[in-house]
Amino acid sequence: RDASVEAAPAAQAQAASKPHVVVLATGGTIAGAGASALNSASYTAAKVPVDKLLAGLPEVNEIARVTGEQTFQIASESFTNQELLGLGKRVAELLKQDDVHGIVVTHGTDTLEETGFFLNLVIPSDKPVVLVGSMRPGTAISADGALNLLNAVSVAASTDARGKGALIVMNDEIHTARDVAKLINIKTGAFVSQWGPLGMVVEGKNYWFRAPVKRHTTQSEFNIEQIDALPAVEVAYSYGNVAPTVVEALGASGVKAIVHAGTGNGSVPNRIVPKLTELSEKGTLVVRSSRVPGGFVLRNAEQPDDKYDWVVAHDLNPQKARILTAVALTKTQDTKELQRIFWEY
Ligand SMILES: NC(=O)CC[C@H](N)C(=O)O
Repeated sequence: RDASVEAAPAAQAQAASKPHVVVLATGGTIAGAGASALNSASYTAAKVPVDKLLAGLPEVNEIARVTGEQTFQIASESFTNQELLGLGKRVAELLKQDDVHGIVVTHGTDTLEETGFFLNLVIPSDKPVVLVGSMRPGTAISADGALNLLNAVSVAASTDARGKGALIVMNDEIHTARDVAKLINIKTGAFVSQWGPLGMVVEGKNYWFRAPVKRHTTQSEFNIEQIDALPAVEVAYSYGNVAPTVVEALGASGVKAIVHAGTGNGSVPNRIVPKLTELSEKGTLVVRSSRVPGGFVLRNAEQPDDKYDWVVAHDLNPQKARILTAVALTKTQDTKELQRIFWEY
């Protein structure tokens, strides 16, 4: 954190009685800048500091007392486990403070769903944690970041967003970070939850339609305060004519788990099956997921998971399965337990 900023004095006085929302800025397009107003897709991400972002959006002070911290300034594809852990610990620390009502994390959209799911699993608080990004930089015509950020602050400042786990607010929709994925690039309606959004935020009011049923935050057995490192978990993607090279190299690198991004129902090509069974016999966990963005992977359908001692990723996409695998491995190596965790979270 290299900056801690507050709103201008007049706005501060106005906001003093309002809920305190901390904006942790990590970079991405919401902090991006392009050469001209016509550059909606060609620009540099992670440029604008949090104090400028907030100063450009004085309307947030009508909703909350907003303070900002520059946690990182990076494009989200470059997030590592180190950033995940650092961000998670800071969120947990802030939420322990009585004067903090909720957190907004501004983030690049590329791995927003991974960070959001991670926070959903490990933050031991029922206070709102809202992640937000944008698809166009603030310098572009019809930039989407300002309204997304305003909506995110509004959700984080609300009381009815409590107890719903980490949320992702984009394009007027409120999603559970568990379900949502970036399924579309370029377009502003980039984020889709296959089971539907939880609700919408319109003019500072939340309209809820459903609530998450999977375990999260305060009902989670995982707590960021007890996690100081995440094990190496990698994803191997399959397709027609896939060579075993990647799986072999991952095995040789000593990863603790491989998430297989299979075709269709999580099917595994016949050239890959013997490589994966060999690795799982030697103690590398295999998690069977699918590259198909909808539906889910059934246990013992397509492959005999019981026989191979593999785990299925349920409806989690490969990148989210990586997050849950890494978090779960901090607690157990037992494949029955790991499968239970995949059903419950
Ligand atoms: N729309 C975005 O935020 C993408 C920018 C960048 N690739 C990132 O994820 O940070």
